[in-house]
Amino acid sequence: MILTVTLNPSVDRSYRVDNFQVGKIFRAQEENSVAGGKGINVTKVIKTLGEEVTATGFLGGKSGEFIEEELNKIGVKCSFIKIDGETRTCIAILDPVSKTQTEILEKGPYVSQEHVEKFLDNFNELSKSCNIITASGSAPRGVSEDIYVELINIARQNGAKLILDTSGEYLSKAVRAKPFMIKPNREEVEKLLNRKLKDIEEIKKAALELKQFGITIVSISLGSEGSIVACEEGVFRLIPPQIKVASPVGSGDSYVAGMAVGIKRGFDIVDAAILATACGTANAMYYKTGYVTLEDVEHLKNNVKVEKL
Ligand SMILES: Nc1ncnc2c1ncn2[C@@H]1O[C@H](COP(=O)(O)OP(=O)(O)O)[C@@H](O)[C@H]1O
Ligand SMILES: O=P(O)(O)OC[C@H]1O[C@](O)(COP(=O)(O)O)[C@@H](O)[C@@H]1O
Repeated sequence: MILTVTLNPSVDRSYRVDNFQVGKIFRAQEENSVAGGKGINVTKVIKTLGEEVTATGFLGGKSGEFIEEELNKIGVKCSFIKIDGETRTCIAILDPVSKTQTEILEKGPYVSQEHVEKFLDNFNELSKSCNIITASGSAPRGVSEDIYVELINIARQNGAKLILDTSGEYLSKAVRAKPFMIKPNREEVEKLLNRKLKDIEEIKKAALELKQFGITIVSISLGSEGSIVACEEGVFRLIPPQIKVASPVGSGDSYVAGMAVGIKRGFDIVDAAILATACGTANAMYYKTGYVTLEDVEHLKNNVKVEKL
């Protein structure tokens, strides 16, 4: 069983607006609301790939109920801590003409200390029976920036591998706690290391530098340019096939789901990264976030290129 952690789930609302501009009024050509937040997207893709998955984190209010119903519908086991506030909504405006994506992410509700402690106890129990754990995204108000450090330590004590996909202070604190794997994107690594990464050589150096913290797999994702993966076997570049992009929102989450499933199935890291790449690319072909089809993933997998750097 794989466990996914989403501390700050969201109802992801996307609008397709051709020729979107700041400061004007537009009518959406298409709108869509799905259960989202990074870890929920990971959960949906793991389920599509055919693995059993339990989802945990915090949920509250009507949005929380909507997310739990959507996950129940697809057969995900839910083990969320119910909070008093309302789960957030995040907005993405997708403009296929200018090929831009504008996102407005709410901070999320307030979570009391009592609920944080309940969550940690529950996480401790769940991580005893789940040997692969993904933890993704920001945390809502009231949750300490050290939360992922605590989760990494609990997972390690229980013999579970934790894959972390977060940013900012959460990531900067967590890298020192030696998670099993991290998957920042290029911008997130630039912030973390406080320098620009000009080319593939500099990204490779950054991945190796992060690996030095004691992280087994460092994967830096680069959107349509693929990803750089540093692991015990060496440093690899994964290049995805070219596709017609609808929306890459949630591609990072789909990539994490592919990695979690590959590792769960005992694949070597390069094969897990090929599956991850196919999932990230498959997600970008649709407007929905955290949505892939098995047919697309199978087809794309055969067209991912791998280079040893
Ligand atoms: N336009 C695209 N074309 C092909 N593959 C893509 C595209 N965008 C993302 N991907 C795939 O998804 C992965 C994760 O996407 P990325 O945008 O880097 O993550 P994040 O959403 O975390 O910023 C990439 O490494 C790549 O394999
Ligand atoms: O938890 P955060 O960091 O605020 O991010 C939340 C947002 O990230 C997303 O998961 C998209 O993430 P990616 O495009 O990085 O995969 C949205 O679905 C969600 O609304």
